Amino acid sequence: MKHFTQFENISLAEQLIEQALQYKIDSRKHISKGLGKRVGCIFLNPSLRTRASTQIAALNLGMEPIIINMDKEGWALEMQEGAVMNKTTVEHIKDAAAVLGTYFDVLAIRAFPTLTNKDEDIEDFVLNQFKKYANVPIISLESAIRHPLQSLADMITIQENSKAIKKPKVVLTWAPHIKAIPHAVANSFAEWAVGCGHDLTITHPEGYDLDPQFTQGAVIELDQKKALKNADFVYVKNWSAFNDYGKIHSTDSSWMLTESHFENAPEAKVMHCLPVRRNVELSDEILDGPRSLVQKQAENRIFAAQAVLSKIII
Ligand SMILES: NCCC[C@H](NC(=O)CCC(=O)O)C(=O)O
Ligand SMILES: NC(=O)OP(=O)(O)O
Repeated sequence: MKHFTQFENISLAEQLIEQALQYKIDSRKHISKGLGKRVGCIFLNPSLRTRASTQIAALNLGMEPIIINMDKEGWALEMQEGAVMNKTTVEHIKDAAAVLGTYFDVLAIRAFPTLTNKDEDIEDFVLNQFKKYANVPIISLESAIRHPLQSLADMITIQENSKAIKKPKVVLTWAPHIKAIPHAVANSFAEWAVGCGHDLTITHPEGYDLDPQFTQGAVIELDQKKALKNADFVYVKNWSAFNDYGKIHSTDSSWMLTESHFENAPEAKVMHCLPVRRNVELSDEILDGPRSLVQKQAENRIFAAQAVLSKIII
């Protein structure tokens, strides 16, 4: 594995899950593995979990993490090839990426979508510019279209909480939000859940179809009540429209899960990547109740990142 930017195959996913679970038992077992290696964590957008968990993961392997909050501390980046840079942008991404590639053994990048330029977002333009010009392994810390470290942590959390269930029914449900939100978490979750062999149903209001490249192998059921029936895990996420790109078509609060939504799924556990808008996306009742796995998912972000870094620096 050179880069970690998406789901590759089930055998690699299983290896990473297994390694992460071993690190969860003994996080320092490979404390010397990364000695002398540096990972640069480049944030073009805000973060709490990804920033802290990636640093901790690197330190657990003896690596040195360096955080650069490019959006606040770096020069304004120009993304367009051939641009005449006589306005606000100061440094071209290809120069910045090449420089960072000489400073670090691994580069980890967070680059959200524009939600206005669909073509650029779909081709994961910013992440791929780093891949093209940095010439070192690249880890996605959430790109325009995927959030694979989150999904790996989610798969670990599902495995840990599946007990005797062989093929859990997993439901990805759209939830309301006040803002236009990226598709990355939902796309990646679908890609990994199907890739790992789970029985995935996706439910959302009309007009919220995700990019079909990520939903192959999933059942789409627009009736949330039907979708939730017999669910073992319910993953809650808002996303903006994909076809009518970046637009908000619904804020229907009946899509926000409360205890009454679980009439036909009494054992279901509820997941969310966080940060969550309480009582907009998900009720206090669920988040603070026994169904919630959100803190476990966040904790598993450390071991997911550690397994990935470990595999990349071998
Ligand atoms: N990294 C985890 C999620 C990041 C992003 N959330 C947000 O932008 C929340 C913004 C807000 O609630 O104002 C998303 O859902 O894709
Ligand atoms: N879930 C997640 O990626 O959280 P942050 O955006 O805080 O890193």
